[in-house]
Amino acid sequence: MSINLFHICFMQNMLQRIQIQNSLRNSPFYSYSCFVWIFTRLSNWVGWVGFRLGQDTLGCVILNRIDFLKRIEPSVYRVGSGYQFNRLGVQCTNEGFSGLEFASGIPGTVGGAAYMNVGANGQETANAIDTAEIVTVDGRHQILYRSDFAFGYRMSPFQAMQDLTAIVAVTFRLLPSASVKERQQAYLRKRLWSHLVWERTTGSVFRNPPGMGVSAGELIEKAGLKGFRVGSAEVSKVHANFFINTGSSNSREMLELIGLVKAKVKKEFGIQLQEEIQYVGPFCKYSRIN
Ligand SMILES: NC(=O)C1=CN([C@@H]2O[C@H](COP(=O)(O)OP(=O)(O)OC[C@H]3O[C@@H](n4cnc5c(N)ncnc54)[C@H](OP(=O)(O)O)[C@@H]3O)[C@@H](O)[C@H]2O)C=CC1
Ligand SMILES: C=C(O[C@H]1[C@H](O)[C@@H](CO)O[C@H](OP(=O)(O)OP(=O)(O)OC[C@H]2O[C@@H](n3ccc(=O)[nH]c3=O)[C@H](O)[C@@H]2O)[C@@H]1NC(C)=O)C(=O)O
Repeated sequence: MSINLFHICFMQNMLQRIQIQNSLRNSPFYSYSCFVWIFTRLSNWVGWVGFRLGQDTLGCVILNRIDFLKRIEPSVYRVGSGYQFNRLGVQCTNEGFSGLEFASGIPGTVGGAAYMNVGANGQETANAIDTAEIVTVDGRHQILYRSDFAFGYRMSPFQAMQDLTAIVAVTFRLLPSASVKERQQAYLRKRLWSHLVWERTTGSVFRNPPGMGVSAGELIEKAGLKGFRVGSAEVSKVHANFFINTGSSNSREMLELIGLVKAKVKKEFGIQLQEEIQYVGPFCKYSRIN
């Protein structure tokens, strides 16, 4: 049984635990054309109702345990993709290096952060990346250089790669800074009161609409939806882009809430919100609610 950060159970079968090795040639998915889910903390996932991996679709879940950290030289860290992003942010900051101080308090893994190009407080994961090591669907290990790729807001080149199986490690190049600890503490304080860390939530449900100067949270609040509920799934009364499982919510309620919020914002402001969270389900890897 597994749950995401909404604390909604969505897989009813047992997960097969597979350690990622340098090559994935021997893993069951290699000989099939199927989906592969890198199973980390599911910080950004919502599953479709009743979806059973391996029964409703052919798939393979990999539990990412690549969690090493090596200091290549002062300020350069090579880190396994299963390493906790939050932990990395705190460690680098404590050692006096800037670039990932925004990561403290953010759930998820280094692989997830690179894949989503996670950011906060004006910083982005991409800006600290030097290289990323990936494994392709045919089992090749490749090193990609940051300078060869364009990243954008919550966008990474990994999202468009047809032959990507997984990011296995990322090397970060940071800068010395005397004030980094102070900044990190300030970000953490802000996060603690504004980001509902005590609630059952995945964080931002929607991306901010690009180039509009307005956040998804503001739009949802202006549409009068703070506190709006479907069953136990609720739009937070504190931050409207955070949806909360207030009790025993299931995926059906959460998905209905997401759909209703999108429709209301579209009707009120003509803006189509786009999810930041990812869906896992039988129809396609990243289904969308329109
Ligand atoms: N800014 C904030 O305050 C918050 C940020 N977040 C961020 O959301 C992200 C979700 O993290 P996490 O729980 O680790 O990830 P998830 O398990 O939620 O996966 C999110 C996406 O990242 C992909 N992914 C994860 N690991 C890898 C990997 N090793 N190689 C390739 N793709 C990968 C997944 O791909 P696939 O579907 O193929 O498995 C999926 O598309 C994190 O980066 C987290 O920091 C979350 C909450 C709040
Ligand atoms: C939490 C996430 O990342 C967060 C990240 O932590 C913060 C801090 O930098 O900035 C983004 O939120 P955000 O744009 O909502 O930032 P906030 O500072 O909370 O709000 C922006 C503006 O919207 C307003 N706002 C926010 C919520 C709300 O209900 N009503 C409202 O009016 C705020 O007053 C502020 O003027 C990221 N979200 C996205 C989708 O880009 C996440 O990705 O899961």
